[in-house]
Amino acid sequence: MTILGLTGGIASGKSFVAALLAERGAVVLDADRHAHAVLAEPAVRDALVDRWGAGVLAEDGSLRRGEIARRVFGDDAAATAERRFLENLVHPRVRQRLRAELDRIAGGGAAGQGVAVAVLDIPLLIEAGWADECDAVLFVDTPLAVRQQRAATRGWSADELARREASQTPIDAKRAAADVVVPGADEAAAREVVDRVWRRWGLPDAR
Ligand SMILES: CC(C)(COP(=O)(O)OP(=O)(O)OC[C@H]1O[C@@H](n2cnc3c(N)ncnc32)[C@H](O)[C@@H]1O)[C@@H](O)C(=O)NCCC(=O)NCCS
Ligand SMILES: Nc1ncnc2c1ncn2[C@@H]1O[C@H](COP(=O)(O)OP(=O)(O)OP(=O)(O)O)[C@@H](O)[C@H]1O
Repeated sequence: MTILGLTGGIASGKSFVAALLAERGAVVLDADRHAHAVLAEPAVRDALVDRWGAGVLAEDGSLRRGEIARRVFGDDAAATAERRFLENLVHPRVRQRLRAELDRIAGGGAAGQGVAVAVLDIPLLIEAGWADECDAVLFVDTPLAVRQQRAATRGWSADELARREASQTPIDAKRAAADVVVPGADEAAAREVVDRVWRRWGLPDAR
Protein backbone atom coordinates (compact mmCIF):
# COMPACT_ATOMS: atom_id res chain seq x y z
CA MET A 1 0.00 0.00 0.00
CA THR A 2 1.29 3.44 -0.92
CA ILE A 3 0.98 6.09 1.80
CA LEU A 4 0.63 9.73 0.77
CA GLY A 5 0.80 12.48 3.39
CA LEU A 6 -0.77 15.92 3.12
CA THR A 7 0.67 19.07 4.59
CA GLY A 8 0.14 22.80 4.11
CA GLY A 9 -1.11 25.87 5.89
CA ILE A 10 -4.42 25.97 7.70
CA ALA A 11 -7.36 26.14 5.27
CA SER A 12 -4.98 25.55 2.38
CA GLY A 13 -7.28 22.86 1.00
CA LYS A 14 -5.76 19.64 2.37
CA SER A 15 -9.17 18.05 2.77
CA PHE A 16 -10.07 19.17 -0.73
CA VAL A 17 -6.95 17.50 -2.18
CA ALA A 18 -7.70 14.44 -0.05
CA ALA A 19 -11.13 14.30 -1.70
CA LEU A 20 -9.51 14.43 -5.17
CA LEU A 21 -7.31 11.48 -4.15
CA ALA A 22 -10.34 9.66 -2.77
CA GLU A 23 -12.09 10.08 -6.14
CA ARG A 24 -9.24 8.01 -7.59
CA GLY A 25 -9.67 5.27 -5.02
CA ALA A 26 -7.52 6.35 -2.07
CA VAL A 27 -8.73 5.86 1.50
CA VAL A 28 -8.36 9.06 3.53
CA LEU A 29 -7.43 9.02 7.22
CA ASP A 30 -8.56 12.24 8.89
CA ALA A 31 -6.71 13.09 12.12
CA ASP A 32 -8.98 16.03 13.05
CA ARG A 33 -11.98 13.69 12.99
CA HIS A 34 -10.20 11.20 15.26
CA ALA A 35 -9.09 14.01 17.58
CA HIS A 36 -12.70 15.15 17.95
CA ALA A 37 -13.76 11.60 18.80
CA VAL A 38 -10.98 11.39 21.42
CA LEU A 39 -12.30 14.55 23.10
CA ALA A 40 -15.55 12.67 23.69
CA GLU A 41 -13.77 9.94 25.71
CA PRO A 42 -14.75 10.35 29.38
CA ALA A 43 -11.15 10.04 30.67
CA VAL A 44 -10.02 12.82 28.35
CA ARG A 45 -12.99 15.05 29.10
CA ASP A 46 -12.49 14.62 32.86
CA ALA A 47 -8.78 15.42 32.65
CA LEU A 48 -9.49 18.63 30.71
CA VAL A 49 -12.19 19.72 33.15
CA ASP A 50 -9.76 19.06 36.03
CA ARG A 51 -7.24 21.34 34.38
CA TRP A 52 -9.46 24.13 33.05
CA GLY A 53 -12.65 23.93 35.05
CA ALA A 54 -16.28 23.36 34.11
CA GLY A 55 -16.16 26.39 31.79
CA VAL A 56 -14.91 24.10 29.02
CA LEU A 57 -18.08 22.00 29.25
CA ALA A 58 -21.21 22.66 27.20
CA GLU A 59 -24.68 22.10 28.66
CA ASP A 60 -24.91 18.67 27.04
CA GLY A 61 -21.66 17.61 28.78
CA SER A 62 -19.49 17.73 25.65
CA LEU A 63 -16.35 19.85 25.49
CA ARG A 64 -16.55 23.37 24.06
CA ARG A 65 -13.76 23.24 21.50
CA GLY A 66 -13.69 27.02 21.08
CA GLU A 67 -12.95 27.43 24.80
CA ILE A 68 -10.09 24.96 24.53
CA ALA A 69 -8.76 26.66 21.38
CA ARG A 70 -8.68 29.99 23.25
CA ARG A 71 -6.35 28.45 25.86
CA VAL A 72 -3.98 26.40 23.72
CA PHE A 73 -3.13 28.27 20.52
CA GLY A 74 -0.27 30.77 20.26
CA ASP A 75 3.50 30.71 20.65
CA ASP A 76 3.68 32.33 24.10
CA ALA A 77 4.79 30.18 27.03
CA ALA A 78 1.34 29.91 28.63
CA ALA A 79 -0.45 28.74 25.47
CA THR A 80 2.41 26.39 24.67
CA ALA A 81 2.20 24.77 28.12
CA GLU A 82 -1.58 24.27 27.83
CA ARG A 83 -1.24 22.92 24.29
CA ARG A 84 1.40 20.43 25.43
CA PHE A 85 -0.95 19.24 28.18
CA LEU A 86 -3.76 18.75 25.64
CA GLU A 87 -1.49 17.04 23.12
CA ASN A 88 0.00 14.67 25.70
CA LEU A 89 -3.52 13.54 26.42
CA VAL A 90 -4.92 13.45 22.90
CA HIS A 91 -2.05 12.54 20.57
CA PRO A 92 -1.30 9.01 21.84
CA ARG A 93 -4.99 8.17 21.47
CA VAL A 94 -5.18 9.68 17.97
CA ARG A 95 -2.01 7.83 17.02
CA GLN A 96 -3.52 4.55 18.22
CA ARG A 97 -6.71 5.14 16.20
CA LEU A 98 -4.81 6.09 13.04
CA ARG A 99 -2.51 3.09 13.43
CA ALA A 100 -5.50 0.76 13.84
CA GLU A 101 -7.18 2.26 10.76
CA LEU A 102 -3.98 1.91 8.70
CA ASP A 103 -3.50 -1.70 9.83
CA ARG A 104 -7.11 -2.48 8.99
CA ILE A 105 -6.94 -1.11 5.46
CA ALA A 106 -3.43 -2.44 4.81
CA GLY A 107 -4.44 -5.89 5.99
CA GLY A 108 -7.25 -6.25 3.48
CA GLY A 109 -10.41 -7.90 4.76
CA ALA A 110 -13.88 -6.53 4.26
CA ALA A 111 -13.09 -2.82 4.57
CA GLY A 112 -9.53 -2.98 3.28
CA GLN A 113 -9.88 -5.13 0.19
CA GLY A 114 -8.09 -3.62 -2.72
CA VAL A 115 -6.90 -0.47 -0.94
CA ALA A 116 -3.80 0.60 -2.85
CA VAL A 117 -3.38 4.12 -1.50
CA ALA A 118 -3.89 5.62 1.95
CA VAL A 119 -3.85 9.38 2.44
CA LEU A 120 -2.85 10.85 5.79
CA ASP A 121 -4.72 14.14 6.33
CA ILE A 122 -2.93 15.01 9.56
CA PRO A 123 -2.37 18.70 10.40
CA LEU A 124 0.72 17.80 12.45
CA LEU A 125 2.07 15.31 9.87
CA ILE A 126 5.63 16.61 10.20
CA GLU A 127 5.62 17.50 13.90
CA ALA A 128 4.26 14.09 14.93
CA GLY A 129 6.68 12.10 12.74
CA TRP A 130 4.08 10.69 10.34
CA ALA A 131 5.90 12.15 7.31
CA ASP A 132 8.61 9.51 7.79
CA GLU A 133 6.05 6.80 7.13
CA CYS A 134 4.87 8.34 3.86
CA ASP A 135 6.03 7.29 0.42
CA ALA A 136 5.44 10.90 -0.65
CA VAL A 137 4.35 14.10 1.05
CA LEU A 138 2.16 16.61 -0.83
CA PHE A 139 2.27 20.27 0.18
CA VAL A 140 -0.92 22.19 -0.61
CA ASP A 141 0.20 25.67 -1.57
CA THR A 142 -2.32 28.46 -1.05
CA PRO A 143 -1.61 32.17 -0.52
CA LEU A 144 -2.22 33.50 2.98
CA ALA A 145 -4.87 35.98 1.77
CA VAL A 146 -6.94 33.14 0.28
CA ARG A 147 -6.55 31.05 3.43
CA GLN A 148 -7.63 34.03 5.54
CA GLN A 149 -10.78 34.38 3.43
CA ARG A 150 -11.55 30.68 3.79
CA ALA A 151 -10.87 30.74 7.52
CA ALA A 152 -13.26 33.69 7.87
CA THR A 153 -16.06 31.45 6.59
CA ARG A 154 -15.34 29.22 9.62
CA GLY A 155 -15.68 32.23 11.86
CA TRP A 156 -11.92 32.60 12.40
CA SER A 157 -10.34 36.05 12.28
CA ALA A 158 -6.91 36.57 10.69
CA ASP A 159 -5.57 36.65 14.27
CA GLU A 160 -7.10 33.29 15.12
CA LEU A 161 -5.56 31.79 11.97
CA ALA A 162 -2.18 33.31 12.90
CA ARG A 163 -2.38 31.97 16.47
CA ARG A 164 -3.07 28.47 15.19
CA GLU A 165 -0.30 28.66 12.61
CA ALA A 166 2.14 29.94 15.22
CA SER A 167 1.48 26.61 16.98
CA GLN A 168 2.68 24.62 13.97
CA THR A 169 5.84 24.07 11.93
CA PRO A 170 6.37 27.19 9.78
CA ILE A 171 4.92 27.00 6.26
CA ASP A 172 8.35 27.14 4.58
CA ALA A 173 9.53 24.13 6.58
CA LYS A 174 6.38 22.23 5.59
CA ARG A 175 7.04 23.03 1.96
CA ALA A 176 10.68 21.97 2.28
CA ALA A 177 9.65 18.62 3.79
CA ALA A 178 7.36 17.82 0.85
CA ASP A 179 8.01 15.93 -2.39
CA VAL A 180 5.23 17.51 -4.45
CA VAL A 181 3.56 20.93 -4.42
CA VAL A 182 -0.18 21.00 -5.20
CA PRO A 183 -1.74 24.38 -6.02
CA GLY A 184 -4.51 24.94 -3.51
CA ALA A 185 -6.30 27.91 -5.02
CA ASP A 186 -6.83 26.58 -8.53
CA GLU A 187 -9.01 23.51 -8.72
CA ALA A 188 -8.08 22.53 -12.30
CA ALA A 189 -4.36 22.85 -11.55
CA ALA A 190 -4.78 20.78 -8.38
CA ARG A 191 -6.49 18.02 -10.39
CA GLU A 192 -3.64 18.02 -12.89
CA VAL A 193 -1.02 17.56 -10.19
CA VAL A 194 -3.03 14.80 -8.51
CA ASP A 195 -3.34 13.04 -11.89
CA ARG A 196 0.40 13.39 -12.40
CA VAL A 197 1.19 11.94 -8.95
CA TRP A 198 -1.15 9.05 -9.66
CA ARG A 199 0.55 8.28 -12.98
CA ARG A 200 4.06 8.78 -11.63
CA TRP A 201 3.46 6.29 -8.86
CA GLY A 202 1.71 3.84 -11.21
CA LEU A 203 -1.29 3.76 -8.91
CA PRO A 204 -4.38 1.80 -9.96
CA ASP A 205 -7.29 3.97 -11.04
CA ALA A 206 -10.61 3.19 -9.37
CA ARG A 207 -12.62 5.62 -11.53
C1 LIG B 1 -7.97 22.67 20.27
C2 LIG B 1 -9.18 22.02 19.66
C3 LIG B 1 -10.16 21.56 20.73
C4 LIG B 1 -9.89 23.09 18.77
O1 LIG B 1 -10.98 22.52 18.09
P1 LIG B 1 -11.56 23.25 16.77
O2 LIG B 1 -12.84 22.54 16.42
O3 LIG B 1 -11.59 24.72 16.98
O4 LIG B 1 -10.47 23.00 15.62
P2 LIG B 1 -10.19 21.65 14.80
O5 LIG B 1 -10.00 20.51 15.75
O6 LIG B 1 -11.19 21.47 13.72
O7 LIG B 1 -8.75 21.96 14.17
C5 LIG B 1 -8.63 22.88 13.09
C6 LIG B 1 -7.18 23.09 12.79
O8 LIG B 1 -6.49 23.66 13.93
C7 LIG B 1 -5.14 23.22 13.89
N1 LIG B 1 -4.77 22.50 15.15
C8 LIG B 1 -5.53 21.68 15.91
N2 LIG B 1 -4.83 21.19 16.96
C9 LIG B 1 -3.59 21.70 16.84
C10 LIG B 1 -2.41 21.57 17.60
N3 LIG B 1 -2.34 20.79 18.68
N4 LIG B 1 -1.32 22.26 17.20
C11 LIG B 1 -1.35 23.04 16.12
N5 LIG B 1 -2.44 23.21 15.34
C12 LIG B 1 -3.54 22.55 15.70
C13 LIG B 1 -5.04 22.24 12.72
O9 LIG B 1 -4.56 22.90 11.60
C14 LIG B 1 -6.46 21.80 12.50
O10 LIG B 1 -6.72 21.35 11.19
C15 LIG B 1 -8.80 20.79 18.77
O11 LIG B 1 -8.13 21.24 17.62
C16 LIG B 1 -7.92 19.79 19.50
O12 LIG B 1 -8.40 19.02 20.29
N6 LIG B 1 -6.58 19.81 19.21
C17 LIG B 1 -5.67 18.90 19.87
C18 LIG B 1 -5.50 17.66 19.05
C19 LIG B 1 -4.65 17.89 17.86
O13 LIG B 1 -3.44 18.15 17.97
N7 LIG B 1 -5.26 17.81 16.66
C20 LIG B 1 -4.59 18.02 15.43
C21 LIG B 1 -4.20 16.78 14.74
S1 LIG B 1 -4.10 15.29 15.63
N1 LIG C 1 -9.12 24.53 -4.89
C1 LIG C 1 -10.09 25.13 -4.20
N2 LIG C 1 -10.87 26.04 -4.78
C2 LIG C 1 -11.84 26.67 -4.09
N3 LIG C 1 -12.14 26.44 -2.78
C3 LIG C 1 -11.40 25.52 -2.14
C4 LIG C 1 -10.34 24.81 -2.81
N4 LIG C 1 -9.75 23.98 -1.90
C5 LIG C 1 -10.43 24.16 -0.75
N5 LIG C 1 -11.40 25.08 -0.88
C6 LIG C 1 -12.30 25.53 0.20
O1 LIG C 1 -11.48 26.09 1.24
C7 LIG C 1 -11.92 25.69 2.54
C8 LIG C 1 -10.78 25.04 3.31
O2 LIG C 1 -10.42 23.85 2.63
P1 LIG C 1 -10.06 22.51 3.42
O3 LIG C 1 -11.07 22.23 4.48
O4 LIG C 1 -9.82 21.45 2.38
O5 LIG C 1 -8.67 22.99 4.10
P2 LIG C 1 -7.74 22.19 5.10
O6 LIG C 1 -6.36 22.50 4.68
O7 LIG C 1 -8.14 20.76 5.12
O8 LIG C 1 -8.09 22.91 6.48
P3 LIG C 1 -7.46 22.59 7.96
O9 LIG C 1 -6.07 23.09 7.92
O10 LIG C 1 -8.30 23.35 8.91
O11 LIG C 1 -7.55 21.11 8.15
C9 LIG C 1 -13.12 24.79 2.31
O12 LIG C 1 -14.27 25.55 2.51
C10 LIG C 1 -13.00 24.35 0.86
O13 LIG C 1 -14.26 24.13 0.26
